[in-house]
Amino acid sequence: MFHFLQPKNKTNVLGRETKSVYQNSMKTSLLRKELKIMAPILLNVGNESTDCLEHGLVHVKNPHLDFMEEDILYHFNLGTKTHNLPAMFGDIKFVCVGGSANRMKAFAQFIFKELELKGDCNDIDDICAGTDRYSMYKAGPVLSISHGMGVPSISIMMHELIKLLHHARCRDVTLIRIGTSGGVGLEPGTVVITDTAVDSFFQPQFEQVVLGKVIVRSTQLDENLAQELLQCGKEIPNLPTVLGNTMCTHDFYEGQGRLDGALCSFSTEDKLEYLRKAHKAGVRNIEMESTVFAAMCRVCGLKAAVICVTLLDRFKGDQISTPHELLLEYQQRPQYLVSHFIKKHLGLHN
Ligand SMILES: O=P(O)(O)O[C@@H]1C[C@H](O)[C@@H](CO)O1
Ligand SMILES: O=c1cc[nH]c(=O)[nH]1
Repeated sequence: MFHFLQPKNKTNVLGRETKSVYQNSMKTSLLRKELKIMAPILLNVGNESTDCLEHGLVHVKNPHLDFMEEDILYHFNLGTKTHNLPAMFGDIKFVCVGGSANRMKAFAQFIFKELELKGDCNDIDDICAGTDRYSMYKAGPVLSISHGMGVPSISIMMHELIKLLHHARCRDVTLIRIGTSGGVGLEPGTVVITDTAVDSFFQPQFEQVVLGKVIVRSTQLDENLAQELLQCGKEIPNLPTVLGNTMCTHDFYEGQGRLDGALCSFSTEDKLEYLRKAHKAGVRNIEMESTVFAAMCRVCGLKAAVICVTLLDRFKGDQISTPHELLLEYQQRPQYLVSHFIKKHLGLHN
């Protein structure tokens, strides 16, 4: 099913040339050597098609699903036989995801008010109440879902979300991750719209181990959507917004070069050198989900964006010592931006 990709370069929104996944894999091995990090056992470059959606429908890329009588979305506590998914979710146009269940509930209530939907925002129930893995709230055409922390957690959620949108026969859906991050040379509170999601080697790719082989997928996001969101950020007063690359790591402490974890084998200068390299590669913030989120959306032809606020400047420290109230205010910034964007799309702006 997987063939080798023909390398093909592209230009991104900043006018920079982006390398093909194949070329990036080669670069990654060199960088791994430079950083004295073990190379992956095998690199297999997949060419899963990323064709545009037929009539805007959400396409899953799994032929086995067609032969299943029932699909149980176990971690959502939903299923094709137990729930009428088209009736429940068929009108969804925007899906916003973020790590914390409380944040995503607050966002659902906020967007409910912003869209002036009928009823009481406090009555929005958790659709996934039957499981405590993820929380899911619906406010009109907006779905708000928590994904927990890190790649494995968001990846499970994304499999079930994409299948849910497919079973519900949703059309023209936009997915946006609204999260928090560590800034790289930015004032805390800056909102970063991801240009390209990159891995710990600053490469725009996500590696997934499948049947003992490493599949490499591109993490390219929708350039027009990122530009549109940047414009929305500019239209909101006092919302510092920038476009930059987002580095996705598999750990908050050692993986992000922190000196304050339970384990640390590097010096302050090593950390700063790595951050300087990241900054030079266009990285403006660090978080833990963007690459797999971008890669899965891309393969399934879904429009996607990542918007994360920075909680601190990693050049200046590691501990998040910002007062709780200010952290809450920071977390709301991507929500304001997304609300502005959604309202614009629904023609609700005055
Ligand atoms: O969406 P959130 O704010 O949870 O994303 C970042 C990345 C990790 O999941 C987490 C670490 O604190 O925050
Ligand atoms: O430094 C940070 C802050 C939030 N989330 C991260 O992943 N890193």
